[in-house]
Amino acid sequence: MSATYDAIIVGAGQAGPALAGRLTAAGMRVALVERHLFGGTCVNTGCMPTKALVASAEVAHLARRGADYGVQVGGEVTVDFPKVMARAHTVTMNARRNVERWLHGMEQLTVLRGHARFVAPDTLQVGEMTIRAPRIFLNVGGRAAVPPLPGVDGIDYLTNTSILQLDTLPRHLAVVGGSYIGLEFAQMFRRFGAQVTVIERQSRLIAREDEDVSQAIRELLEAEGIAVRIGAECIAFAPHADGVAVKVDCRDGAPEVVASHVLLAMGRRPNTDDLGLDRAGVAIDERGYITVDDTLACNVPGIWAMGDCNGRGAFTHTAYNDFEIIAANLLDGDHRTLSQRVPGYALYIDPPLGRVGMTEAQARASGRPLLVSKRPMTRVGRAVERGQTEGFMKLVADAETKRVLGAAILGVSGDEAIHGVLDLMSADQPLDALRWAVPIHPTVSELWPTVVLGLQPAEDD
Ligand SMILES: Cc1cc2nc3c(=O)[nH]c(=O)nc-3n(C[C@H](O)[C@H](O)[C@H](O)COP(=O)(O)OP(=O)(O)OC[C@H]3O[C@@H](n4cnc5c(N)ncnc54)[C@H](O)[C@@H]3O)c2cc1C
Ligand SMILES: NC(=O)c1ccc[n+]([C@@H]2O[C@H](COP(=O)([O-])OP(=O)(O)OC[C@H]3O[C@@H](n4cnc5c(N)ncnc54)[C@H](O)[C@@H]3O)[C@@H](O)[C@H]2O)c1
Repeated sequence: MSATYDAIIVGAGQAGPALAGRLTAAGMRVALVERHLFGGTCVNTGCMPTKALVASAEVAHLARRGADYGVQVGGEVTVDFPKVMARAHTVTMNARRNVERWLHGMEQLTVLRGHARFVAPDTLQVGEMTIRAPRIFLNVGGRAAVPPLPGVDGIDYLTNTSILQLDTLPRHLAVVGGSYIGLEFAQMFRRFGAQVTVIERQSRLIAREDEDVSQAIRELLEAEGIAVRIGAECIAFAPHADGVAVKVDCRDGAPEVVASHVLLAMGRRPNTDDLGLDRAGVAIDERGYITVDDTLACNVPGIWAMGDCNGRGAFTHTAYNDFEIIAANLLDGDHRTLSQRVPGYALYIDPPLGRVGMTEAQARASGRPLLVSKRPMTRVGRAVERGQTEGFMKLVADAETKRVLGAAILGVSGDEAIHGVLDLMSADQPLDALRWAVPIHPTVSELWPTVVLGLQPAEDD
């Protein structure tokens, strides 16, 4: 069987469904192909279930700290792990159903279930069906990378997907990879009551951030009883009577971590290896990401790539913004580009890390004259009142242009309060605009004008 459409979208992740909505509303006949779960990673095995779990972990943590606030919680605080997991599952299921309902309600849209593979630049095979269109949009996402570490094939390991199927709390969770996925799961499982060890190959946690950020994160995780093993250059696994033995040190006889469960959180790989891209002539880079230009177009005319599969963002909001760029350019006569996007993201440990733009290290490496200001969260009234004063706020600016280059807030509500700076940078406004804003009291954002006033020329390294 074969069919021709005005456009084909592959993947119902964070960009595909929204684009289907815009294209069909513009009168196009569109086919959307999904091989697995509607909503993709974020809804099913990423942001939504993990942030629901983070919320449960925060409640457990606060309940244990109740006495600090003058609140008595009768007896020991315990966590009903199956109920915690069921709550996260419900959040996911509701969101997945909403995406499904949304798509099935779109006039002019044909939803096809199955794996899509190119057979020609304008043609895809989905099961028995051959579909053709002059415009093809790839939104195929990615999956957990499992590097061929010694012994990995001989153990039962968890990924961000399978960990969500657990029905009993691990006794001891070893988390390999100390970045977003690893740290979010590490802290929540510790708060649920598991013993947790984070094993990271690099010399510090979340090593793409500044050293002061890495250090502060390590301290707050260790303060909750999470063991951290950094510089683990010889990671290897072996089955053990108590679960899995993880070798972390190159020295023979060095102590191993013996855990009941191992979570691999060592990055992602794009779902581009089984897409038949060679049949279409679509170029990929050495890591398998689809090469796109500033408007998300591939090297083959009529094919675009959105979201995690293009390697130009690894977040839900960047995938969605890819859709917005494509829709604006194709349907609204606009000229939007990737390079207009100010990079922002958050790490959802508690308290969270909110980030925008360059790190201080990146700004220094750029060779510009810099202004830097840093204030501890102990100076933020709201943090004091809420009894959560770990962390700091940091702002880095160009001394000549008086434009912000980047900012970080590791602290309570940091994921929200970073938006003042993100918006300032997106609007390309100078520091003065932040200095003279009148933020609401008592908020974390209210310290930004003080942080601006504290800017000093950066000292040499
Ligand atoms: C544990 C975890 C937590 C996260 N937390 C956050 C967070 O808090 N905030 C944030 O911004 N980001 C977070 N992310 C990242 C976020 O989930 C991704 O960036 C986002 O989901 C990417 O969306 P996407 O549309 O590119 O791809 P996906 O959501 O992965 O969607 C791709 C879809 O394509 C389908 N597909 C693939 N190949 C084919 C094919 N050949 N044929 C048909 N269908 C196909 C897949 O089944 C899938 O449904 C998290 C990720 C993980 C793993
Ligand atoms: N809050 C959020 O927005 C959020 C949350 C979770 C995931 N995500 C997305 O998911 C993506 C994947 O997250 P991630 O944490 O898996 O990947 P990552 O690429 O951010 O980090 C991987 C970590 O594993 C370590 N590592 C890699 N290979 C290793 C090896 N062989 N041995 C030991 N350590 C090794 C790296 O040094 C790094 O610290 C991120 O890019 C992020 O965009 C986002």
